[in-house]
Amino acid sequence: MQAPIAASEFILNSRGAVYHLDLRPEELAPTVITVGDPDRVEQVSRHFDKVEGIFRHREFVTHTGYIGSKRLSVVSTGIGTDNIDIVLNELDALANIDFTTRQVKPALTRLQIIRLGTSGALQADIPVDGLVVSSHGLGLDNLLPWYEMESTPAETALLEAFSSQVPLRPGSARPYLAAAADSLLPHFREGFHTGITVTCPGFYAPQGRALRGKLSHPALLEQLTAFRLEDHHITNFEMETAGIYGLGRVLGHDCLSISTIVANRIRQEFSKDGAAAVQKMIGTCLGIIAGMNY
Ligand SMILES: O=P(O)(O)O[C@H]1O[C@H](CO)[C@@H](O)[C@H]1O
Ligand SMILES: O=c1cc[nH]c(=O)[nH]1
Repeated sequence: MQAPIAASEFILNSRGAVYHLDLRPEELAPTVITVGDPDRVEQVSRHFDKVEGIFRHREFVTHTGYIGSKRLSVVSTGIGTDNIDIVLNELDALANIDFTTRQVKPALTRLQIIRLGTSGALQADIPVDGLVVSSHGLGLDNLLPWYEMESTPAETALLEAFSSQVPLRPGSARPYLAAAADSLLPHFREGFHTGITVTCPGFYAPQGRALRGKLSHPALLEQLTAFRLEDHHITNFEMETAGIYGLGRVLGHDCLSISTIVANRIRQEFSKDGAAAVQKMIGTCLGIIAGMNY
């Protein structure tokens, strides 16, 4: 018989809800949209036909509701893969741990987890306000080395090519890579640029931005832009995708990341109305998600 998971490891609050997200299993839908900015949650749920629950704890805001007969939750993650560690583990617990017995359920549920975020483009031909869907997340943030993650031979080949084409300063990162869910990616082709998304442990030096702090890796942007393996290239930078894809692999969920490009780092441009572009992404993607027969 499976031992219950201890109170210090699987933490429930006085409402019987999971520690950071403050959600109970019945309050989460099987299709989950993640956004970084807590204010973006309402910008998504305003498209719902019905909102049945609103939950908030720290930066984690969740709205659960329906578009037609499709039940969806939208959850804010805040910034960075340290938060993704919390959100993905707690979403998985909501789906796959029995909150009464504290045991893993015998039949596991695969969630669909779709990030709608913002990002910086690394190719001159990806315009600001354009949309990128991440074929892969390549993490420079060091979250996934703390887990056992299996890679496919194709993922290993991409990672090896990355390590030889983008030599990092020793000790700065242990890159990892995971692909998007095959079940989700094909729905987001028309109108989307597709490529590898690099997930960074910061917005400034880890994305090659120098204000006053001197960069230890000044060639980063140039090397990422030039990376090629067969028809694979790096499209963009952000701060969550690889963590979502990697933990999705570890925990058995189907994940996809979509970004509105707010900065083009090669052309040195920033969107004049990023908020409008994000609104457009939300409308487009919800239309696709609502129509997906999943
Ligand atoms: O707009 P969101 O979804 O937060 O995504 C991007 O924006 C934040 C940085 O400004 C990081 O979280 C990055 O991944
Ligand atoms: O350049 C950018 C823009 C949005 N988010 C990022 O992480 N980087």
